[in-house]
Amino acid sequence: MPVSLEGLGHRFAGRPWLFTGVTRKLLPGQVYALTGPSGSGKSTLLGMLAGWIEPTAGRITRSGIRATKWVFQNPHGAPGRSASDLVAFPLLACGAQPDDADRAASDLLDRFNLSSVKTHEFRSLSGGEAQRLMLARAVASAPDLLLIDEPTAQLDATTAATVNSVIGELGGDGMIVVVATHDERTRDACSAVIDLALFAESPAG
Ligand SMILES: Nc1ncnc2c1ncn2[C@@H]1O[C@H](COP(=O)(O)OP(=O)(O)OP(=O)(O)O)[C@@H](O)[C@H]1O
Repeated sequence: MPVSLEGLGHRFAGRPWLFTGVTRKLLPGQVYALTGPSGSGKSTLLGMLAGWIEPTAGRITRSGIRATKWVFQNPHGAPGRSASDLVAFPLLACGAQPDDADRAASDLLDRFNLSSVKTHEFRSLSGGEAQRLMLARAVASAPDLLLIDEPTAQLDATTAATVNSVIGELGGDGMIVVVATHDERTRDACSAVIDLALFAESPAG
């Protein structure tokens, strides 16, 4: 079920090439750090992986990808809902019985180091807790492809470390995970790197 990037390049109308010649196979169970300077096209490439943006050059093949989830840099959720509810919802939406959904949500919250805040309202969570909850919720819906955009951008170094430690373990779920990041520690937590700085030159001609 690989996602295949073949000679991928992109430029917005009237703008220079952001990147060219990105060729890579993305494999289930791997967590890819997508790095590069600000403006190098990390969010744009995430948008292509999600199928929202057509590449100007090359192509993406997404064989076997039925469900894609995107975790944004600003955690969002119904402020008065508990952490447990927010993780159980996607499970219920997939048809789980309420007891099963609660049990699975509880297990996921344990795994994402959120045991102590299961009953807490979303609005009362710290930044790191809220971001880990977004990751737990995304995993609950069992996507084939998980896209994460700058997960530690809003966090101090200590809090970011708690998020990086769970990101490093996402590969165990058999998803393809791609994490756009400026944070070296997030990059180091991933199992592979795609550095757009290496693909910044314009194509010949
Ligand atoms: N729809 C668009 N039309 C024109 N230009 C765009 C569009 N979307 C993004 N850009 C430009 O493309 C460049 C790459 O943007 P992108 O957000 O992909 O970079 P990035 O590497 O994610 O940046 P950052 O690290 O700052 O978030 C930027 O110069 C941006 O202004």
